[in-house]
Amino acid sequence: MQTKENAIEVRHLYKKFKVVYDKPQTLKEQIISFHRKKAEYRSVLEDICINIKKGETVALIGTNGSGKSTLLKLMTKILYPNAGELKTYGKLTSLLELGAGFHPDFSGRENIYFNASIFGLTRKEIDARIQDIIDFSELGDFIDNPVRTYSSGMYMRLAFSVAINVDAEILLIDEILGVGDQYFQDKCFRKLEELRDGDKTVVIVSHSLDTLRELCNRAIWIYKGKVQMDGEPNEVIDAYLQQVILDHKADSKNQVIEKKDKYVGHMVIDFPQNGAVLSHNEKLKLQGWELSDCLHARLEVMIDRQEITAIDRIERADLLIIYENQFGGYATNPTPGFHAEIDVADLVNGTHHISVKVYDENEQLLCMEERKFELI
Ligand SMILES: Nc1ncnc2c1ncn2[C@@H]1O[C@H](COP(=O)(O)OP(=O)(O)OP(=O)(O)O)[C@@H](O)[C@H]1O
Repeated sequence: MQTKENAIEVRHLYKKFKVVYDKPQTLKEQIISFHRKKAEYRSVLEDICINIKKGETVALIGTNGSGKSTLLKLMTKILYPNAGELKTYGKLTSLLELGAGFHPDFSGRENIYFNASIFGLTRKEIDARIQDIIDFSELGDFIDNPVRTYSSGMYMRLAFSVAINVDAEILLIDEILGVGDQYFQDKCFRKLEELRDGDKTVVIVSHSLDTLRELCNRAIWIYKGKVQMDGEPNEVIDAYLQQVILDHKADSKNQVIEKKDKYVGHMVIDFPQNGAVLSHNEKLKLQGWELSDCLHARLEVMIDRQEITAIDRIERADLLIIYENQFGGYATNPTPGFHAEIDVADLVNGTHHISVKVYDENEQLLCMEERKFELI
C-alpha cells in the first residue's frame, strides 16, 4: 500500500544473478560441464524491505559486493528483481555508471540536450538552463568537444551537472563522492547538502563514510544480502565498522588455518633487564610477552643450556588491542604474556644467559631475545 510521503518503497525484494563459468576449453572440462547441474544462481539481495520518505538523504553502506549498487540499479529499473516489489514515486535520475547515457561521439552540449530530453525537459526548458549546467560542470570550451575525448573527471562533472538540473525529485548516486578532484568533490558535496536541505530524496552509495556521516540523515547497512541496520548514520556506520573488523579477523584466521606457511611474530622480555644482579637466595623473575600469527607457536625459555618449563601464561588484553592492526585475527592466543619465578640456588656464581625463543608450528624460529644476569 502506498504511503503518501514515500518516495521509494521496497517490498520483500529478492535478486539473484546467474553464476557464469568460463566456457569449457578441453574435452575433460566439456564432460564436467555437461554433467553439471542446471545454471547456478548467487543470491545477492534477500527479502529487502525499505521505505524511503520524500526528502530523506539516505546512505547505503556495506562491504564490496554486498549488493548496494544492485539495489540502486533495481531502484533505477536498470535491473529487475526476481521477486518482490519496488516502487518509486516522482521523477528519478541516477548517477550510476560514470557517463552511462552519454553518446561518445556527441559533444558535451549535445549530450546535455539528449540527456535532459530523456528526463522530459523541452528544448525551451533546456535552452533556459544549459548555461547553468555548463557553468556547474566547469568544462568551458571543452563542452563542444566529443565526450569520448573527456577524462573520467570531466565525464563525471558533466553527468553530475545534468543530473542536478533535470528537476528530478529522486536522485540516486553511486560512488560519485570519490571521483574527480577535491575542488569538484567539495562542490558536489555542497550541492548535495542543498538538495538534502530542500525537498529532494537522495540515495547515496559510497565508501566515503565520513562524508556520509555529514551528509545523510539516515543510513542503511546491507550485510550478507539483508538489511542489517537502518537508522541514524553515526550509529549504523559505527556498527558496520565494528563488523568489518570482526570479519577481517575471521578471514585472517581462516587464512592461517588454511594455507599460511610463513609466519611473523614479536616478543619482548620486560624483565630482568640486561646485567641484572641477584643472589642465590633470590628467585629470578622473568616476565614478557609474545604475539604471532601462528596458531600453534611454541615458547622456549632457556637458562644457559637448561630449558625452563614452569612458565605461567597470562592474559594481556592491552597487547591484543595495541597489536590488532598488525596481527588482526591471527593473535588468537588469549594469554600472550609469560611469567616465571626461577630458582637459581643451584647455579654457580658468575654470568648466566637467558634466552626466550618463539617457534612456529614448523619449528622455524619466529623471534628471540636474550638477557644476561650476574649471580653473586
Ligand atoms: N550483472 C551481474 N551479473 C552477475 N553478478 C552480478 C551482476 N551485478 C552484480 N553482480 C554480483 O552481485 C554482487 C553484488 O554486487 P554490487 O555491485 O551490487 O555490490 P556493491 O555492494 O555495490 O559492491 P561495491 O562496494 O564493490 O561497489 C557481487 O558479487 C557482484 O559480482
